[in-house]
This record gives sequence, structure tokens and C-alpha cells, in this order.
Amino acid sequence: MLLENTIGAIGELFPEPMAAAQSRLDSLIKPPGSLGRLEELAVRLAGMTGNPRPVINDRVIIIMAGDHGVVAEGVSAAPQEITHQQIPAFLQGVAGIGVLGKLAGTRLVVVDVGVAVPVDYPGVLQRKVRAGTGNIARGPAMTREEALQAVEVGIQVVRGEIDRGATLVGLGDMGIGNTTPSSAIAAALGGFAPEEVTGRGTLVNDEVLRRKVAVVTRALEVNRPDPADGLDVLAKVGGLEIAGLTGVILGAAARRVPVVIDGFITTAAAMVAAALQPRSRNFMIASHLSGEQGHRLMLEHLGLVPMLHLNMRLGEGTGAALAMPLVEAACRVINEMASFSEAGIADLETDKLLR
Ligand SMILES: O=C(O)c1ccc[n+]([C@@H]2O[C@H](COP(=O)([O-])O)[C@@H](O)[C@H]2O)c1
Ligand SMILES: Cc1cc2nc[nH]c2cc1C
Repeated sequence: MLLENTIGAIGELFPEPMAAAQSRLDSLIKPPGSLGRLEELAVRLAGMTGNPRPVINDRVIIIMAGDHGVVAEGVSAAPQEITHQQIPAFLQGVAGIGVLGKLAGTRLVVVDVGVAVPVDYPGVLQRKVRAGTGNIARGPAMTREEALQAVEVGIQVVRGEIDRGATLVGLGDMGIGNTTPSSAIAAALGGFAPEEVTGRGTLVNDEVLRRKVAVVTRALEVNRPDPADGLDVLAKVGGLEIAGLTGVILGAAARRVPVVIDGFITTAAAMVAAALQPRSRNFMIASHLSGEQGHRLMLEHLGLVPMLHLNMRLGEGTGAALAMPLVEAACRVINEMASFSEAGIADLETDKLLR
């Protein structure tokens, strides 16, 4: 029921606060639209939150961690232990997200939803649904019930964070091997050919890349995921952390809290969320274009335009962290800039404006 109720609670953007935000932006001391996509973002934030002057203060990045049976096919350059070994580094602030998250002024929440070994490091939220997925090249990643449970973990975690005051939620992932299921999800839900959406992940060589494409192709043949059923795709060719992230998106959208998508893996979760509830896209903000092959196609499929082009492909929520100050910037502009009349500055000549 939690998933069903959450999906049912996700609404459209509110048009009135969007119109009010647009007219406020047009009244500010600048040529119309001169703050470009920051202005578009401010208008969308008004539609999401219902506040014509949206405010972002407390922010959180939720990192979901899980392991993948498909690593047995030799699809990653990294050993599986790195999934759990990175977790203390996240919490000590010395991993990529530790450093960039601090810069962005965000809290980090690290959730074990499916790591292969016990993770008893202090500070980790223990929500393991199972210890790693099955090998998608040979069978389903998990049962439908397990996929549902992992999605509901995400919904519950994000609800807790919103209750604690979060006004902006970012997504992060950790899971050696997880670019392979993400490619399978992208192919299944986006109708893309496996080679269009399969890339080098942790930087695998040409031979491994060819094997990854073959593994993604085989995962789709063996499991036959139903593209009309997001939960079926998630259970058959997805991952536990991807399922948890799907829940975070849906849970945030249901509470009208904007969600900052990170890279390739979190965008696969976003595709599942959009398959389950297309209106969830209203609440998604694309932080960056990952260096991973196929990410552009996935974002286009979702109708999202990334803010940053830094050729990053680390995951962990690092792109989401970098974009958070830009989301705050959009709010600051609409709240703190003066209008022509407030500043006593001569207004523009409307008959000469290109409208
Ligand atoms: O976020 C991205 O765009 C991204 C692209 C490639 C790799 N990653 C990270 O690298 C790991 C997966 O890579 P791989 O090669 O093991 O599938 C996983 O922990 C991800 O967080 C992340
Ligand atoms: C070291 C390392 C850190 C990561 N963070 C996210 N994915 C990762 C993969 C590796 C290999």
C-alpha cells in the first residue's frame, strides 16, 4: 500500500505560483530572462513547492548502497568489496561525496539496502532487503516482493528526512557492477539498443565493454522485462540500491520536495520512477551529464536537461552535490534581487523588448 499511496499522491506542478514566479522574475533589475536556466529552475521550483518565492535551506543526499550478482560475469574493473569499503569513507568525509557534499552544505545519509556483506559501521542506516542481487545474465535480480520492499525503504528514508526538515533531496549510489543493470533498465524502458546505453563504468577496456553489451543483451533475453511494468523491470534487471533510489524519488515527489538526480545509475532509478508515475518527472532536477555512454539518451527520454557538463562519472551523489548550490542560487535570485520599482531604477522600454 505504501508504494501505491505514494504514487497516487504525486501531482502536477502548480500553475499559479509558477506564473507569479515568472512575473516576479520579469520585474527584477535585469533584462528579461537574462539569468537563463536559473530563471526556468526558479519557476519550476515554484510549481513544485507551491511557493512563488521558493526557499531551499536544509538539504540532504541519500546514498543507497547495494551489490550485484552480475559482477560474476566480469563486467567491472573494480572488486565487489569496494562497495562496502567505500561506506566508512563516505561517513568520514574523505570520499568524493564527503568533500563535495561538505562544500554544498548537505547532510549525507548512507543506506545499506543490499550490500553483499554485513555493514555495521556506525552511522549507516541498516535496511538490507537481501545481500546482493542475483546475476541478471542468468535470471532475475530479485523477486517482485524484494523490489517492492527496497522501493519502500527509499520512500520511508526520504519521508524521515523531509520530516526532519529537508527541503531539497539529492540522490547518490554505491554499488560495484551497477552500471550494467542501469544499462539494462535504460534499454528496457527507453527502447534503446544495449550498445547505445552501455559504457565503461569504472573504466573497463574494450574487451570488457563488448562483454558488458553482451551481458545486457542476455539479461534482457533471459528475463524479458515488461516495459509497461516498472516494478517488473526493476525486479528482473535492476538492483537493490536502484530500487531504493526509485523510492526516494517517489517519496520526495509525493511530498512536493525537489529531487536532484545524479549520474547514470540514479537516472536509471529516475526512469523506473517515471515508468511507475510519469508525474514524478515534475519534481526531478538533472544535475549533470555523466561521462557514461548513454546518459544523454536517458535524460532526453525523461525530458530533463542537465545543468553541468563536467565529464564526471563517479556516482555517490557527487554531481547532485555540485548542483545543489545552483538550485539555491535560483531561489536566492527570486527572493533577494530587487525589482525595478523597489530599486527606483528606470524600467525597460517595453515596446522595444523582444517578447
Ligand atoms: O554516476 C555515474 O554516472 C557513474 C558512472 C560510472 C560509474 N559509477 C560508479 O562506479 C560504480 C559502478 O561502475 P561499474 O563499472 O562497477 O559498473 C558504482 O559504484 C557507481 O557509483 C557512476
Ligand atoms: C574507488 C571507487 C569509488 C567509487 N565510488 C562510487 N563508485 C566507485 C567505484 C570505485 C572503484
